[in-house]
Amino acid sequence: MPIRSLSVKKIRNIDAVSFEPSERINIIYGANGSGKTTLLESVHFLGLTRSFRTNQFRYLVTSSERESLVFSKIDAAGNGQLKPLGVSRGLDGDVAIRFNGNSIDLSELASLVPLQLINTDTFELLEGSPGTRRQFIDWGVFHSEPVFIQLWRAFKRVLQQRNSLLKCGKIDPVLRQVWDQEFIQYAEQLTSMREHYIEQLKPDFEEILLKLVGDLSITLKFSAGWDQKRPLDELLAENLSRDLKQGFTSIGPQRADLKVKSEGISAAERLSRGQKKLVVSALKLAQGALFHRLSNRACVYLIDDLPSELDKHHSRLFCEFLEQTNNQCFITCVDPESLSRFWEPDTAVAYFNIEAGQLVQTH
Ligand SMILES: Nc1ncnc2c1ncn2[C@@H]1O[C@H](COP(=O)(O)OP(=O)(O)OP(=O)(O)O)[C@@H](O)[C@H]1O
Repeated sequence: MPIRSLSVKKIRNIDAVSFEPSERINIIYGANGSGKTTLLESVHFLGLTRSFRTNQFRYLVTSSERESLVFSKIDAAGNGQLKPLGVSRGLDGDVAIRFNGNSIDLSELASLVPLQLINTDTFELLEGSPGTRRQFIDWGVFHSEPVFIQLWRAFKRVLQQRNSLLKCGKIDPVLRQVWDQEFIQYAEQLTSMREHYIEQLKPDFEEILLKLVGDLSITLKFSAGWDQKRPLDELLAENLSRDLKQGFTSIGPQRADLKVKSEGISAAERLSRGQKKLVVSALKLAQGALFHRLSNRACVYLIDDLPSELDKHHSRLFCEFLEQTNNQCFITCVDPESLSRFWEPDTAVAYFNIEAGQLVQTH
């Protein structure tokens, strides 16, 4: 799904930038504070109408401006046909997403522009809360199971209803049974999709990890959010008095997790910083590889400060892997020399220097 042209207006220190990215590798380089990450944020904004650095849009829009806009031409189907896609968002809360002359909604946009972001927050996949890992799994399920989004919304509605009943401190047994039946039905469907996704992801992850790091033993284990050896209805009944006290449902898919271990120990506790970066990158790149295998479409990779935490050898392996894929990559770094010698001469690599929000293609 390459982005063939990109215009960014009023995002942080970028007032107006237009350029034609390479279909393959784009290196964005510049000094601290020049706007490299802002450019990645702009592509993220195009795919999801929001930043990956802040939840508050007012920090993303250029100070004293009222609206941000990103306009692009994308090869959505990967067949060479370019179609216009534009996303704008105002301080008044208005969001407009237009694709090929039509308004589309956010979930249509997300499936149109599949993005994989690798930045310092990606460490959260190992070090952060289970919610981060659930988001990771659900990105994959969303992009591989068309019914997932409806199912997930339906499950969330049931969970909210059940929790509001629990908060009352007393719950009618008949009413509880009705909600529990729905809860169980959605929980089992969601869980089997998540399990299936992780099983499919494992071989891609192992293969990519081997290429990026070599012989590092990492295991992935999906945890459903309850003890799957026991029926969920029994466990819900058993946990009822605790749930009533707490005012929320303590077991279910809302507690799912992905345990990442090295030699049987939590990878977050055991691995070095560089090893962690390679493991979380392998997870993200495996999602991209699996997405391609299942849909025959390629993700756009946004990789902020690729060389940070990595020695030359591992930076090279990372670049060699990216080169072998068919993904469009936007990679930032401070010094372009740190990545310039890693590419084969026939790879389409474009270099862009950014200075105070102004972008110039250098080679
Ligand atoms: N809302 C805003 N309006 C205008 N400028 C902003 C806004 N938010 C941030 N900035 C400025 O935009 C610039 C770009 O920051 P960005 O994080 O993109 O830099 P960077 O090139 O990635 O830097 P680094 O190498 O330090 O990570 C910074 O100078 C920042 O102060």
